[in-house]
Order: sequence, then structure tokens, then C-alpha cells
Amino acid sequence: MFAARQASKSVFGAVQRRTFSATASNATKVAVLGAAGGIGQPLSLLLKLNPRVTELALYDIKGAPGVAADISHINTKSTVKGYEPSGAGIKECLTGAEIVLIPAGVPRKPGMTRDDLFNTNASIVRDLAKAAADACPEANILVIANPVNSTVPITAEVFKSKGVYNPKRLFGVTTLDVVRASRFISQLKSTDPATENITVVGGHSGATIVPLLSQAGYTLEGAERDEYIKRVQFGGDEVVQAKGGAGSATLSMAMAGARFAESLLKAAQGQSGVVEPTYVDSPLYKDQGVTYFASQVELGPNGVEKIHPVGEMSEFEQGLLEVCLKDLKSNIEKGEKWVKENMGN
Ligand SMILES: NC(=O)c1ccc[n+]([C@@H]2O[C@H](COP(=O)([O-])OP(=O)(O)OC[C@H]3O[C@@H](n4cnc5c(N)ncnc54)[C@H](O)[C@@H]3O)[C@@H](O)[C@H]2O)c1
Ligand SMILES: O=C(O)C[C@H](O)C(=O)O
Repeated sequence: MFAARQASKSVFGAVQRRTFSATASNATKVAVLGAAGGIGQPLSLLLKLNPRVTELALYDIKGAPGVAADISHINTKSTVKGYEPSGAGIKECLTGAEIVLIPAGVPRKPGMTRDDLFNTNASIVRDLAKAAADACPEANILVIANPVNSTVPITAEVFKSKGVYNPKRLFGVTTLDVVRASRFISQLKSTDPATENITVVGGHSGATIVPLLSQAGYTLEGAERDEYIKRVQFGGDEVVQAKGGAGSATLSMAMAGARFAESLLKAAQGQSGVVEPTYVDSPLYKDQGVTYFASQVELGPNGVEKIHPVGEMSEFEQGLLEVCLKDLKSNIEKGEKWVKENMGN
């Protein structure tokens, strides 16, 4: 299912400009923190199906050993182990990990913004980042927990405080925005969604999510354009409403997280030209005080290989970007301020 292919797209639709013969022979440990949750379980399942993963380490404050036992019966070669705070705990889970995915944290309920999760999730992400900085400082850290615009800067500050920050190894996972933007345009234009790959830049909440349809050669006008933009920017709310208090997107997010992890693994195992949009420590708008930004990023064996500029935009998209940058700056500053005042021991 996830075997290396000589095609221009991965099974998840990530762009690969050139493909070399990647192998699945490297030993690769992947850790999932929050593995018993709504995202954590299907994400762990998809990682178990990925032949590039040789060891799967699943951690949660509760339930991870059960999830691990269940997944371990799947007839693929990787080993699976579940970890709880007691026993071997998070240190053993993280030691030797090449990729650490963090979906731990509370999800939204109807009426909440992602920023409303800040008070609970900031400390969860801070503590998990501390554990990762101690146990696997060179791992690629993939932050899924919301609000991503703030939890990524929090993670960076924790790594900086321990003297092990490597901006090339920290990623806010914004893949779901690209998945949605691609699916929604395919519905409007009656195209094959697998062939769509809409660039989405900015951050991961409301107005900070900026789809660049013009780069894919599409022009929408009037109400159709406004509805499309709203759907991409507030696609998460659509799921939150539909689940009626039982959480937010989990299954589509698991697919998006697995796609991003797969892209990183391909790049780590020697495939060149793997490009994914992701929220990283970025020079693109630093002069405006926006220190993290999602754009197309080429991945390599060292994580971030090259941050692509945003590129050509329509005047309308330029307007969206201006609003995005303002919101993003305050989300980043909020995370940095909070973690500096609440670093703890
Ligand atoms: N980046 C994105 O595109 C995206 C998409 C969907 C959801 N999310 C976010 O992902 C997060 C998780 O969503 P979910 O639906 O899986 O929630 P969930 O409540 O179903 O699962 C969260 C899991 O985290 C665990 N957990 C809590 N604190 C922990 C800790 N300190 N250490 C380890 N595990 C801990 C819980 O026990 C639970 O199993 C939310 O913050 C949500 O907003 C992000
Ligand atoms: O909407 C949410 O709160 C979850 C996630 O960020 C999403 O985009 O689905």
C-alpha cells in the first residue's frame, strides 16, 4: 500500500518533483504521543501499515498499551509497543525515535475556536516537548495539537531552553488544509481529487489558512469564491458541528498526519524532491514579526531542505495573506510569551 513508487505523487498526493528508488530497509522508530485518542488510534494504524516504519512507539496518559496490543496483530513487520506514564514511560518511548507525532491534547467543541484550547493544550505540548528534547533531541517533531499556530512556537522555545533547538526538525502539521482545499475544488470543478494539490499557506486556523487557487490555474468569483475560501478556512468547524460535541476531525487528520510522516520518511531515506506544505520556523515574513509560516517546504534527510517562497498571488489572495499575517503574529507571540512565563522545571 505504501511501497515506494516511481510516480509523481505519493499515495497521499504529496508532490514529488523527482523520485529516486527509496527503500524501506532503514530502521525507523516513530513515536505517537496521544496515541489512544481520536487521531492517535487511526494515525497509529496507518503508520503500522507503512513499511518504512520499523518500530512504532505509542504513548498516552491512558490506553496506549491496549491500542498497541491491538495494532501489533496486524501482519506487517514493524514492532509495536505501548507506553504509559508509569513503567518504562515516555523516556523509553521516545529514545531513538526519528519522528515524533504529537496529537495529544483536547479537541474543540461547537462554539469554540482553536485558540480556546490554548490554556489546556499549551501545557500538554510543553511537557511533551520537554520529554522529546531530553530523550530524542534530533528527532523530527510533528505538532498536530491545536492551536498549531501557537503550539509550534511553544515547542521551539522548549527546545531552545534546553539548547537543542534545530529549526529544520520542527513542523506544524497543516496537511489537512491542503487535503481539504484539494478535495473541495475537485467537488466544484468535477476533477479527480487525487490530481489536485492546492497550495495552502499561512497557519492553521480560520483566516490564517490561505489557499492559493490561482497557482493551480483556477479563478473563482463572487459567492462561489467566498464559499470556497470559507469552507477551506473553516472546514474544521464543519466537522466539529457535525460531531456535535464529540470532538473534531480525527480520521481525515490521521490520513493527513500519516501522509506528512510518509513524506518525511521518504526524504530521510534518500528520495529527493519531496515537497509538503508545513508550518515551520520561516524567513519569509520575519521582517514583519511573523517567525513561523506555512508554505511549500522541500524535505530532506535533515528535515527542512528548502523553504519555498509563497509565489505569485492574485490581488484577492494578497488581501487574504495580509489578514493572515496579522492574526499569525499574535498567535505566535501568545505562545512564546506563555511558554517563557510558564517554562517550569
Ligand atoms: N493540526 C490539525 O490539522 C489538527 C486536526 C485535527 C485535530 N487537531 C488537534 O489534535 C488534538 C487531538 O485531537 P483528538 O481528536 O485526537 O483528541 P482526543 O481527545 O480524542 O485525543 C487526545 C489524546 O491525547 C491524550 N493526552 C492528553 N494529555 C496527554 C499527555 N500529557 N500526554 C500524552 N497524551 C495525552 C488523551 O488521553 C487522548 O487520548 C486536538 O488538540 C485537536 O484540536 C489538529
Ligand atoms: O477544527 C479543529 O479544531 C481541528 C482541526 O484543526 C481541523 O482543522 O479539523
